[in-house]
Amino acid sequence: MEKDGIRENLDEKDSNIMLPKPSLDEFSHLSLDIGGSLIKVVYFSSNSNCLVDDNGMRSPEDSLEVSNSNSNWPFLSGRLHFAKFETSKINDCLEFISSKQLHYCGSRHHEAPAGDKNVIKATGGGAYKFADLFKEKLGVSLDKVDEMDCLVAGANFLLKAVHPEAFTYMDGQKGYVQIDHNDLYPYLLVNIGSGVSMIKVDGDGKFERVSGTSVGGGTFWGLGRLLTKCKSFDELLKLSHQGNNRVIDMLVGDIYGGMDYSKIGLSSTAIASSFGKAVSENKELEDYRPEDVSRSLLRMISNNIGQISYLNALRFGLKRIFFGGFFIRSHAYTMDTISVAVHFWSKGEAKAMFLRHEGFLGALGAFMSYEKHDLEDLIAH
Ligand SMILES: Nc1ncnc2c1ncn2[C@@H]1O[C@H](COP(=O)(O)OP(=O)(O)O)[C@@H](O)[C@H]1O
Ligand SMILES: CC(C)(COP(=O)(O)O)[C@@H](O)C(=O)NCCC(=O)O
Repeated sequence: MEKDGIRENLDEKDSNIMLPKPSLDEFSHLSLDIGGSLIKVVYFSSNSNCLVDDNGMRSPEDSLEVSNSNSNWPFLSGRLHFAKFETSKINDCLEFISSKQLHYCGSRHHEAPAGDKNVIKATGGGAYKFADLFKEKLGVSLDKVDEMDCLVAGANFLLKAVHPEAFTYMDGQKGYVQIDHNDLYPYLLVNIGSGVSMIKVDGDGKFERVSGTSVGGGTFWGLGRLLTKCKSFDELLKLSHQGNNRVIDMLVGDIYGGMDYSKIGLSSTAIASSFGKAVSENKELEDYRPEDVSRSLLRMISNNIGQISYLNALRFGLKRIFFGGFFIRSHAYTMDTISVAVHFWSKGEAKAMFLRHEGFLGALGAFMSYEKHDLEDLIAH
């Protein structure tokens, strides 16, 4: 669902039809991805009709049906649920888990001492940082799963099992991509979270993290918050809709008296220097509209990530680049900028693609790391 170019949160409570709350024991296998900015939660309900969020409201986009045909576990059939919380508000997440009794939805270690029986699969740095807190507040142990392993497992699962999952975005047009399972690898996975990881994926569990950059989603939100005084990420993103980056960015035409620099392939409207105009004008931050600042920042960061991604794809001869992570938020301008950067630098050779479940790759990968016997054991309970 798109609203002003921003796809609504997968966990947003926007919808309408009241359904009875499911009984708690319908839920199973909770997994977590505790990142630098956001905590992503995935859990399963065996009742595939169970489209209910924590307000008891029917929510069409916060879940995904898993059937025998698309699951890695043919005995599993039901629905995957998705939710997210700001990492700085981890107590909200703990309350959510507790209210749904999801902390009983891990694997059970029968032989373990009483306090260590419930074990939840968790990835991301927060699985280390907050392990004691989960133990203290919910009495669960976090079974730590490697973040890169999880990102790749989540991406491979979505690309193979969910259709439509991947799409291109150019000039305001979304085009869903049919994935040929026999021709999926190799590809470059670019996960834009707080920071950015670039992973060359060669198969199931076969990958190498080939690059990364610290200029990522945390940079956009952090710098943007300081420069615009916005109170939320979505507010900052929304501001960028009304902004004009040319007010702050120095264009080729600004330097070349309105002309293209065609000899090196630069049009007069290409950005020569992000934020470059702010140097030559006798203005203070207050003299710029927050809308324009937000737009320039979003463009600078998206462009930079698109360019570094392309260079890594070129390094390894990869034609397909899939972008994930919550920085993207299915935001039109972000996707357009990344796509244009990849298209421009690769002269149309490489393709940027986006994923519908962009921010949940790691949490899905952690979910998939439950052993088959854990899942069967849970179902038996
Ligand atoms: N509600 C939100 N609050 C904070 N950041 C958000 C929000 N929605 C999207 N973002 C963006 O997503 C980024 C985090 O993406 P994510 O994939 O969850 O990474 P991480 O695992 O590092 O938390 C943030 O840095 C920010 O750019
Ligand atoms: C350290 C991280 C893997 C953590 O993941 P995140 O919480 O940002 O999703 C990521 O922030 C990252 O890859 N940063 C870039 C570091 C670098 O290559 O310079």
